[in-house]
Amino acid sequence: MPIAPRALVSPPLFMAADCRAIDRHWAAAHPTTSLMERAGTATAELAGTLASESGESVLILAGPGNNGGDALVAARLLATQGFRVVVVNRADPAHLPPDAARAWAAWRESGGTILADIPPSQRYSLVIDGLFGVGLQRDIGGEEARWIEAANGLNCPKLALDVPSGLDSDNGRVRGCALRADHTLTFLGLKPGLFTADGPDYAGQLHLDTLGIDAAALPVTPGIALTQLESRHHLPARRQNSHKGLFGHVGIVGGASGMVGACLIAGRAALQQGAGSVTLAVLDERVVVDYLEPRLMFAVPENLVDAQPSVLAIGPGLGQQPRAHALLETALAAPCPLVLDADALNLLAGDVGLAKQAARRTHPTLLTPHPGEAARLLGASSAGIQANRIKAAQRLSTQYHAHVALKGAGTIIAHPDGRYAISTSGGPWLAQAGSGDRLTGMLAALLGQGMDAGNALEAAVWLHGETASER
Ligand SMILES: NC(=O)C1=CN([C@@H]2O[C@H](COP(=O)(O)OP(=O)(O)OC[C@H]3O[C@@H](n4cnc5c(N)ncnc54)[C@H](OP(=O)(O)O)[C@@H]3O)[C@@H](O)[C@H]2O)[C@@H](O)CC1
Ligand SMILES: Nc1ncnc2c1ncn2[C@@H]1O[C@H](COP(=O)(O)OP(=O)(O)O)[C@@H](O)[C@H]1O
Ligand SMILES: [K+]
Repeated sequence: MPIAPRALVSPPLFMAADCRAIDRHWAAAHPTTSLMERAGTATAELAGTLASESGESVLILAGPGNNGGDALVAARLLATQGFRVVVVNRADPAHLPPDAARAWAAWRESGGTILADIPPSQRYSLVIDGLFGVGLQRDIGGEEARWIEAANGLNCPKLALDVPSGLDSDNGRVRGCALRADHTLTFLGLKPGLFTADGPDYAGQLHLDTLGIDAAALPVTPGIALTQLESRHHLPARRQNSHKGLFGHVGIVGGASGMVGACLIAGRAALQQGAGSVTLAVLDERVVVDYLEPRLMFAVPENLVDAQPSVLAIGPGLGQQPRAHALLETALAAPCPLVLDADALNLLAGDVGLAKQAARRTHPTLLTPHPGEAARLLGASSAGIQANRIKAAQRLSTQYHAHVALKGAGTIIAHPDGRYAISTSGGPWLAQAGSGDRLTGMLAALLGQGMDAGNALEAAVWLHGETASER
């Protein structure tokens, strides 16, 4: 029975290599039970609820591997239930993997036919995409690309099996072209590529079918989908007998001339998130009060570290002038959790000495780059970062011994111990100048209130997305 992934708490994520290992172990331990039969059964069940009631055929696109095998099992079962199905597959049956070959034979034995191309100008009640799953190896071209484009142009619901064909299940990158699904039924466990980069745009509504395998029997993987907050992301209840000193003194450095707003946004967000007190060290010294948020305090930037904040964030609107550089150098030595954002990251990218100093810190360091900043830090292009967001976040985390949030669609949170999370909250309405500054303030507030650095970064990213209103 399919499960809606959002109902699950922090479900694990499986890379293609994990899926292959699971498949091998299963086949060795259960030589007579086919997971493909289960996947096809789950597909037919969901397809029956999605097909429009027009009575038109279900178009099934099947590929040369086991994804195609799942589709062929579904074809057989749907036909048995009375659906008219059109199966398109141009694989050579002699070269199918064993389970898919059995599914092919069973479909043919049941009287099913297989077409080598999509029949022209026909209408369908549903498209089932079983071209490529986790075995996608390269960019799609040729006939399959043409079929995908044709399917994308059809005016009926589209159900992708395991992952939309053309979407790299490990990283959410479109390889050549990809099927734009309305629904994706993914098997065994969730795949990271469904949640980041182009994944959410192509996958549509996600359904998970575990194929009857107990979660405890699956390997432990380092990744999770952050679908809601867990208990570790919550601060303890405040005692009645408490005072502001217990909830952190947040210091925020930034706000050079013309960019003061960034610092104000971060400061206001920190107060909203419950920081005990917030001091802004604004480089533009003409600004000494925020009349809309008069709880904010202002300090001369060079004096802020001496005031011993319990957490420091540096970067929003900081600029990259020599004074900003010097302030960053001082901040890196601060004996407290340190959030590095925006221009602080750009300064690090341009100075090997500073980068080394950041990597040597003994107190927690947290980096919140967007893909452009990550690209500068890693000496890559933004496109290169976006092509494998998880790997990029993990490289930064390793390099800086830091907790890293690589922002953007499906923010990746990577931890120095190798774990990572992909946040499912938020959306494109967050894509606006100042949005990242708010995240920095929220994060600093959670750190100031004593939350562990890794948990605070996950919680801040999730809350940032969840509490921003959709326009
Ligand atoms: N436990 C499990 O894991 C379970 C897995 N199950 C299902 O199996 C799926 C994985 O099956 P899979 O490994 O056979 O890979 P699949 O996605 O069918 O593609 C491989 C084929 O495509 C080809 N090919 C690749 N890229 C190409 C391109 N760009 N353009 C053209 N061809 C390309 C590649 O050819 P090759 O690279 O070898 O030349 C090969 O022939 C998985 O997603 C799920 O649906 C379920 O049955 C339940 C249990
Ligand atoms: N398409 C998107 N989907 C989800 N979140 C997004 C998207 N685009 C941007 N965001 C979020 O908006 C924020 C933008 O931050 P950033 O790029 O640093 O902006 P700024 O520095 O101007 O405040 C980040 O938290 C990012 O994850
Ligand atoms: K597919």
